[in-house]
Amino acid sequence: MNQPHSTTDTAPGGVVVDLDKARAARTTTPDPEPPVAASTPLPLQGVVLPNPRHGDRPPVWTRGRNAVRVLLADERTRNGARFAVRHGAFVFAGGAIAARRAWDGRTLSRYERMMRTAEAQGMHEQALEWEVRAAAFRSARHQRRMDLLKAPQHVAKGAAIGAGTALGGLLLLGVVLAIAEKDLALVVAPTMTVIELIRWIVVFVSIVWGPLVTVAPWLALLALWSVGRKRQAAPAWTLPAAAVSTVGAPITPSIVVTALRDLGIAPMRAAIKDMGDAGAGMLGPIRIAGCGVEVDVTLPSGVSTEEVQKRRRKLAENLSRHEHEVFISIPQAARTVRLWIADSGALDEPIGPSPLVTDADMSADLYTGRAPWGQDLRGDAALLSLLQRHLLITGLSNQGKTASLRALALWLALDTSVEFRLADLKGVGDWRVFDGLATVLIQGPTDEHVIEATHMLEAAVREMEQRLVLLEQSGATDGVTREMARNDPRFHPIVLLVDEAQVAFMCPVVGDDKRPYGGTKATSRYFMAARKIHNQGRAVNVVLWQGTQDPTDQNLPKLVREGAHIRASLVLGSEEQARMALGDKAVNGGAAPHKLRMGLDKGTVVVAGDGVKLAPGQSSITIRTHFISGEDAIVIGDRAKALRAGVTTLHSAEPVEQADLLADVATALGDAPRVRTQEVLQRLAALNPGEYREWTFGDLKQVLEAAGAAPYKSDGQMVVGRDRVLAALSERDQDTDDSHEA
Ligand SMILES: Nc1ncnc2c1ncn2[C@@H]1O[C@H](COP(=O)(O)OP(=O)(O)OP(=O)(O)O)[C@@H](O)[C@H]1O
Repeated sequence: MNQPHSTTDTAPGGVVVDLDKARAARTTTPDPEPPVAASTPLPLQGVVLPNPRHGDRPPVWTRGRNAVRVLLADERTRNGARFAVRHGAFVFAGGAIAARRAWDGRTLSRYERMMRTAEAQGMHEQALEWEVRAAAFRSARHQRRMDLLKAPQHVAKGAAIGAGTALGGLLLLGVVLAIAEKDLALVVAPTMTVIELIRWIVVFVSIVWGPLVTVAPWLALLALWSVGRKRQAAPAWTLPAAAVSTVGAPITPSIVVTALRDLGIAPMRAAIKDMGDAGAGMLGPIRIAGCGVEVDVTLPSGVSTEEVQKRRRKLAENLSRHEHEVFISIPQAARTVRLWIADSGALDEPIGPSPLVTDADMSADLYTGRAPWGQDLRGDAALLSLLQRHLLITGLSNQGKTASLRALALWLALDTSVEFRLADLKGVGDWRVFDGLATVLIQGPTDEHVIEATHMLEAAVREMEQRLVLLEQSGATDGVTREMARNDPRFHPIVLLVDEAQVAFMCPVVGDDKRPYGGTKATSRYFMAARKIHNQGRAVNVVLWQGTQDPTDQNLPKLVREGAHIRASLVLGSEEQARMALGDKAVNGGAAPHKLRMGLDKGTVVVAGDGVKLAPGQSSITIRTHFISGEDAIVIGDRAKALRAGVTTLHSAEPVEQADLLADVATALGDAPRVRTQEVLQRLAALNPGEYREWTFGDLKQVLEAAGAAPYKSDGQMVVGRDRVLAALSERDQDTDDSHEA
């Protein structure tokens, strides 16, 4: 025992301190040590404290309450409680499931459920089918019940006949044995053997029966527990975190149906509730598709595909995915949405390098080949056919527009029959690799560069027009064939490529002929050249590829964006922009570049239109493009240069002679002193349809005003005065002469 009053004694737990002495000292002399902070732990080890006096202790109920509180707060207690409730719930829920299955098996409830499901989905034929099956089940059950009424008689009769036959058989066997062995006693031997066997069975059962009766209920409970556990049928708070979390969980029909039910679409919720377990009937098979799965969902009647599309984020969250990991498209079947659900995080894994980088022997053929651009979401190679297709790629800044456009151009550069004429209106060297590959390479962001780019396009328009005449004269019946493209230099493929084309559309410069280079009017030079190539270039192997940033109506006019056969978009800021980039049809069909993630989905393009293989009914495809770095681009570019015999690259484009607007107006006026503006427009269009067909009153007014021959009102109608136009023409000629003399 410890001696509490001794200062020197050593207790088994440590040194014993005489606290009475210490207390006495404290009452007489003040403590020289600074007071110990309340939070500072006291050095209690080795100190045996006397029990506080009874009066200082909190009452027993407070101590009890505190103890219970501590106990309840303890994680071990909670885990224990959760464990107990969870496994208890498994048994109960297992019982409910087993009962339900038994009930389903014996009653019409399954048929009724299926009928409700089919009805809720608006599939009336299926509902009728289930009704017929239910009727068949009902009559078969009735028959079974009728049979059951007669069963005791049948059983008794059967037992009597069976016993008599068996006994007869045994006796006959005994007689045969007795005759064979000449021993009369053997007549009953088989019968006695069977009786003995029965006796042993009874003995065995009587031994086993006791433990069996004891164990059976436990076995039954175990079976129910196992059924419940398999379904994890317990309150969520009792389940371990791993079982509750569905993050990264494989997509099962039940997860999809629950996600759809909880989308917040009332008719969908009601229909799925009605269907119960049979809600999975809405789903087609869940197929593995690349780094995710794909499933078609036939929506219940009253739910539109658009409603589901609009709730993409919620659907993704319900599926424990990020928004960008779920794609909703509209397949051909009516009232159906196709969900593609990525494996968690799979889209963040980089895709492999481009075959252009890995395969040093890769060749290209514009007519028969397809550019290896990347992978679709299913993980299949995404190949783009570029033959005679205008192309437009848009996206926010720094998301991979130039890199993806350049990847296509690099592949095509391996086809030596293709000529590139290129204007990079940013000019930071992204396209430098085409120096020595392209015949024209304009690089820079200034107005001068836009003017050069416009000249480049206008020269191509002139060439295109000549080719159209030549093609007509050649009598070719199938356009420009591969043979012609390769052997006839007048028809070789020309790719006009303008990167950062928005710079051209926004250029404020107006030329000497009073026509603006930028803008979107019928007099705007870049716009009109692009339009002309869009309208007629394809047929004669002259195509325009444009890359533009952050599209608006001003920097990417409607007519230009709709003139492209292949429309691709990287991440964009809004659905409105997505509609501009890809068109309403593609966006209505599920194309959603605005849902891509800025910065994280660099190089991922949504492609609509021609050139890519789309499943029937699909209006767009999402492609993760291979990234070809600047360094790799140079290697590929060098390979392409080696295939070509020294291309000379010009860094500017000569202007081609443009239509003389003022002179053409004078011609249109003829001898009449004044002509209505409407009439002038018609005459101009007849004179030079390519140039003037799309002119409006505004265009005419702008040009004439700038020349000092503005239309005016005469007899209440706007007219163009011949005198004014001729005066403007002679003034212009005068100015030109002066400038030549100077
Ligand atoms: N396919 C891709 N995969 C991964 N990263 C890419 C891919 N393409 C581009 N990037 C990254 O994005 C960066 C920007 O690419 P790029 O210059 O092509 O963008 P951009 O959209 O043309 O930009 P801007 O419009 O500002 O000129 C690249 O330097 C590269 O790091």
